[in-house]
Amino acid sequence: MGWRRTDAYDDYGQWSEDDVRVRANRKGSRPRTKVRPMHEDAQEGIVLTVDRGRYSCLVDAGHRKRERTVIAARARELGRKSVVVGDRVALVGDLSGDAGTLARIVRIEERSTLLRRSADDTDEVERVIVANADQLCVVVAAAQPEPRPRLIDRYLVAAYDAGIEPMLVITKTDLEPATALRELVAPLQVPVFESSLGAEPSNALREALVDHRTVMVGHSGVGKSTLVNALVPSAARATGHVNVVTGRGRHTSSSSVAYRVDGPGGIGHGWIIDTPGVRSFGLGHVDPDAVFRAFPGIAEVVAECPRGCTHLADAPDCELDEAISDGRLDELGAARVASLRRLLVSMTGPDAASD
Ligand SMILES: Nc1nc2c(ncn2[C@@H]2O[C@H](COP(=O)(O)OP(=O)(O)OP(=O)(O)O)[C@@H](O)[C@H]2O)c(=O)[nH]1
Ligand SMILES: [Zn+2]
Repeated sequence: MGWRRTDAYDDYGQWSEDDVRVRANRKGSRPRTKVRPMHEDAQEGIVLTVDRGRYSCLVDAGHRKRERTVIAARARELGRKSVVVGDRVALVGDLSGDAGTLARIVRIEERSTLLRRSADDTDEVERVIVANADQLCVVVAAAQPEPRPRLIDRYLVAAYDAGIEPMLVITKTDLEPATALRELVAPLQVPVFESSLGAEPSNALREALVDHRTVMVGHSGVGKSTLVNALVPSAARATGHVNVVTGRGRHTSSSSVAYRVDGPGGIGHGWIIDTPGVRSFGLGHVDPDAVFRAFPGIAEVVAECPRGCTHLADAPDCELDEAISDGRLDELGAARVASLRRLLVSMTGPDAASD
């Protein structure tokens, strides 16, 4: 799994016609052959679900009365470009959203980030899973199943690599205290939230989701579906390892879905994107340098490193060691370097790709 940030993003609820037009004509380029219709009457939509060639798209997002979901198919002119959950698309055709109607997706707008997955660390072929997300929420159980620190590390590395903010939700704290997991991420200052069966999601967690597009990831059985259902009661994600037979109106367990999530007291909202498919992933494309550079204070230090420095514990003349001994990095900074080094080693370790 990996991310790429491509440019600044817009909030899902704040796209204007202007924005779409500016982006579409940004380069002023025209197809050389055959004049393609520019679809200036196209309306923007946000892809919420993808299911066997049908895309449900939110149109007039944020409009109290006009907001609706439109089912669309890809227009032939998209070629082989894949449309994924979170994509901002241009839609033409029947946009009423009435039953039985089908719109067409004629354009994919520029993406601010991309969540991709490769089969393992050496796999070059990556599949795009989610577009335009800006937070990664790692869901991990305090117990049952036992936490897998290396898997958490891998998720964090993927987030830091792309400069996307990670956060941690520790579930099942009714079974086991969250202490050990909190200690694991403390030096990195990853925001941590707790969740337990039957309890309402905390206001702090809801607050952290407001105005963000957050991808939820976690190993099977940690309680991710339970958490998504608690945050978004209408989501009705299947829980308890049920092997859901795909019925009408039901999403397969392998498709990602975006849900609007309310802020505390119903004030404000954000989006969470549940990604049941993201369980094992490769990090073949990750740049260790980018991971260190994600932290202010550490970024300045690694800039002074010899060319090609891996910044790991065995790297000769790594400036990080200098900075720890001469005090440029304080205790927290030193602990953070140790954590990042652990993360990066864990990423390339012998059973790294098997988590
Ligand atoms: N004790 C306790 N059990 C929980 C909690 N959250 C979830 N569970 C249980 O853990 C099991 C797995 O929960 P799910 O929500 O299905 O987990 P998941 O991560 O979505 O797993 P998959 O469905 O395999 O993707 C279910 O039996 C839940 O009832 C919790 O906070 N405490
Ligand atoms: Zn270095």
